[in-house]
Amino acid sequence: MAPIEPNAPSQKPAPPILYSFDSSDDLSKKLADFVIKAQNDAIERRNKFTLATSGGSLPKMLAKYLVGRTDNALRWDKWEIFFADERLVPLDHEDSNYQLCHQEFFSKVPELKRSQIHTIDESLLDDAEELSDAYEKQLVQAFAGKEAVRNPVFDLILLGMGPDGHTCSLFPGHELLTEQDRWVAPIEDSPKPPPRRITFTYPVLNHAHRVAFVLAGEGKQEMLSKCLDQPELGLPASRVRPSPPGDIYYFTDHAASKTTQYAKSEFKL
Ligand SMILES: O=C(O)[C@H](O)[C@@H](O)[C@H](O)[C@H](O)COP(=O)(O)O
Repeated sequence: MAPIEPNAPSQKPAPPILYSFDSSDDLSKKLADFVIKAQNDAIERRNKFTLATSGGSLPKMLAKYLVGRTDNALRWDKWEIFFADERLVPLDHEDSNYQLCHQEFFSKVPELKRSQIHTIDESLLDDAEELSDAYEKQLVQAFAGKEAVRNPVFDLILLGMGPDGHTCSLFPGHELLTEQDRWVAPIEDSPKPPPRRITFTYPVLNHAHRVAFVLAGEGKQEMLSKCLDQPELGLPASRVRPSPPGDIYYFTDHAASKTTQYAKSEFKL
């Protein structure tokens, strides 16, 4: 009998799980617990932890309770970090998501080696297609090795959401919303500056073990409600629905989740 593909999209995606915390500080604390649980599960399964992150307000909230811990909960040597989206600028540019993550997070973790952080190839900045393909190759190496796999299965992907409902660099109405083949794609007409970027596509987002949106503050209310209460609108963020056994989580504070009618779940690991 042919082996069952672990990420064959045969079942319906699980409904989103919404957590709401008193404050963004509390959110950061629980997010750290969640990341550590994902790390431990991943190490037990495959002896490494693959994480992808975005830019925006996320890196700061992520770092808050992960750096400077004294409980030995973090196994930094097992981490392999990717960017769910990146801007096509040099890595030391203020618009670079790598630079932001470096300032807020990586530079505070001396145990993390540079080789564990997968950045874009700066020598290819002039050619978005080539740069995107080269970044995809880094995913292929990390997830497929010598075997062919249909899709990479990240242990955890952390995402933000913009005021237009975009996530990664997947914007409303853009042709990349229907991309089915590439794992990483270039975009040169991003409505949010800077215009030239690369982004993970849905085939990557929707095959992860866990994807979590991290949303704090009143400014997220409207889009959170639209995503959870009106998925039929098809906003880019609400299209992130990992195939079983993957799960999608929304980590919010009460300010962000004030208006959604969607049922909140009790946070447990
Ligand atoms: O490269 C980007 O444009 C960001 O990664 C973007 O996708 C971000 O996650 C959202 O715009 C939310 O940003 P905030 O968290 O700052 O609101």
